[in-house]
Amino acid sequence: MTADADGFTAALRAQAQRYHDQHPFHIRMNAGLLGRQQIRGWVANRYYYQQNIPRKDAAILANCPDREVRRRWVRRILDHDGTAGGEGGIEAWLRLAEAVGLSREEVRSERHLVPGVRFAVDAYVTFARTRPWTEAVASSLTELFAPDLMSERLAAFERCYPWIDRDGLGYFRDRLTQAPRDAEHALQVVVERCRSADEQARAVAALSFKCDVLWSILDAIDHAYPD
Ligand SMILES: O=C(O)c1cc(C(=O)O)c2c(n1)C(=O)C(=O)c1cc(C(=O)O)[nH]c1-2
Repeated sequence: MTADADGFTAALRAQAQRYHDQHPFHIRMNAGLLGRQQIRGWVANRYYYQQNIPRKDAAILANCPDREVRRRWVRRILDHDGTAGGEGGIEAWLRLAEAVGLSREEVRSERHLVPGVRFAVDAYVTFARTRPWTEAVASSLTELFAPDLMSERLAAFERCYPWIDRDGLGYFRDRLTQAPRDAEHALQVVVERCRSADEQARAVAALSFKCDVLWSILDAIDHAYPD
């Protein structure tokens, strides 16, 4: 890696300071301080994010002219959608929903979905549809920061929320391996493709935008389910 690439990677990684692990709602979640309605509200609302991730990834595929990148990126869609009934991340999220006491039907109906979450998630999908594909790939790099939060969350759910059925936590376990693998690939693509100062600045801005998306989702959930 060139010195320039090192600096660029460092600038991308520095966005970790704006990641949603620092959001007050996540801090309270991982400290075991949330009530059942708050956990349920978070799970029901985050379903909208989970459901839209494959559409976001399909937008990246549609805009990407590089076969090698597409071959690798298409796996993300299959990770979330699965290839048959009962498989995939969205199914695993629905099992999480059941484990916290929600029915599949009420989650799928979007009856708990709050407007701010819808707007933030839709903004992420629109970003991937309308911006250059390398920027959309850069915006996925929040996943570089996700594994620590996921393992902390998994431990917190097991320790602090005994009313949640352990069998429903498979989604987080799967992401512990999927997220680092996906993020390393995305980082490699972004570092290879974004060479000029302008391209690199746009990539960092894309990642910053994504931090705002994730933060806004939690702001909206926090507001809808107060202590
Ligand atoms: O629960 C989380 O904190 C969290 C964060 C993120 C992220 O950082 O974008 C993702 C996920 N989960 C996740 O489950 C997931 O599938 C995912 C896909 C992406 C993406 O941008 O492509 N981010 C994330």
